[in-house]
Amino acid sequence: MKTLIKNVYVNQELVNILIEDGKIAAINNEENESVDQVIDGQKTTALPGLVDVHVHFRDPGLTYKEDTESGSKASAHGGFTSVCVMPNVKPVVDTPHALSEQLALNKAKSVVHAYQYAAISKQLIAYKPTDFAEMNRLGAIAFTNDGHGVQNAETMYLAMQAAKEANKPLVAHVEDDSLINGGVMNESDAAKRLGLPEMSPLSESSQLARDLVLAKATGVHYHVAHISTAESVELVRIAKARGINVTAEVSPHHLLIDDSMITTDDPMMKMNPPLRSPKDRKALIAALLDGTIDMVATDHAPHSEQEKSGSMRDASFGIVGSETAFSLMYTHFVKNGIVDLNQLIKWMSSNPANLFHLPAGQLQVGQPADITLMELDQPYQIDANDFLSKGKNSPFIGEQVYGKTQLTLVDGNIAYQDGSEE
Ligand SMILES: NC(=O)N[C@@H](CC(=O)O)C(=O)O
Ligand SMILES: [Zn+2]
Ligand SMILES: [Zn+2]
Repeated sequence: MKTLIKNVYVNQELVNILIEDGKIAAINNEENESVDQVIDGQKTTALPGLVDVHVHFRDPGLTYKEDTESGSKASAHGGFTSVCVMPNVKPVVDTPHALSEQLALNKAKSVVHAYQYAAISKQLIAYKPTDFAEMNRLGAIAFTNDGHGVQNAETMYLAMQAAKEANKPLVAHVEDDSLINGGVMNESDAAKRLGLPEMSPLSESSQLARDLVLAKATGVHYHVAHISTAESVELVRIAKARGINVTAEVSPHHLLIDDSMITTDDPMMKMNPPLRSPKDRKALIAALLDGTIDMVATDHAPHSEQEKSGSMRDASFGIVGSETAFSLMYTHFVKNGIVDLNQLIKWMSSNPANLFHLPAGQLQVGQPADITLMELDQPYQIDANDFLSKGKNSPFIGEQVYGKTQLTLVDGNIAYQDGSEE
């Protein structure tokens, strides 16, 4: 099977991309190939398929929120071709058996490459680490208890040793429960004004400090999920300078909104970690720009309409992000002139691919034809009706942005095409 994508920009040059048997066969100006399929790129920009190391597909067990098909279609709509799926489903992916089932489900239902996390401990909360060796053998991409911090130092220490042995990242949702106090918002004037229970940012940084000590001792690749505070990035900066094998991701919402923008009791502004202070947000941006933070990941966390209505007190934590991440990042960082498109591609494709050892992140001959065509010049409004995710829980609805996915190819096959949504 041969496909020719005509008329697309790669590094600001108008070219054609020839795809043969799911791989990129040529990037040049030639047209005289006898191909099975021609796609007119209409002078959009071709990017290496984006990579998201943090998504919640809710399948099995919570499919009223999302399922593998809808979640992966949402990823493809957002320009992602490879994603890493979190294990906090029902049943939790905490045994080799559950992992095998999950891998089969991903393979059968996902329209993008869906890699699978395994849990660090049973039910994401037990003390004893899971069977890292066997789950590594089966194909777990990394290990995490996302949704829960690992409360016990010994659990984390043993888990890091096991992850090091497996040569897989240990991914941490850093949150010390003893500093949460039932909070639904960051400690802030806004929370006080709204009379909502507050959680301390120290919950994140204090546990992170512990983990960095353990990461140093074990030599594991320790990856911080959804980093959110100024003190956390300072700790990562120091750890990196000392040669500790640590990486970090930040989500678009923590870069773009903060607790000073929470003016009403709005469940769409509730997520974990919570939106932090303007000072934290500035520190996250600086850390992303100086390389302390390695990548952007969405933490796509779909919930039902009912779960995201009413007061922040009772709503579920989390917002969707797959279908808005690239546009938001492109608009606020590239269109605004802070970085160039190549830097954004590093944050959203090559860095996550390289650091998680995924075969992705390069738009080059010989690589898998995981390609995203983006229309970068026409503004559009974020509209929940356009989401392919079952979750419509986004605080960015109505925002005008640039960077609309025209086409997403995974191994040369169409995973998303503008105008073809159901
Ligand atoms: N981010 C969230 O607010 N929620 C996530 C869990 C998590 O990422 O910690 C979820 O599973 O809904
Ligand atoms: Zn988390
Ligand atoms: Zn998460």
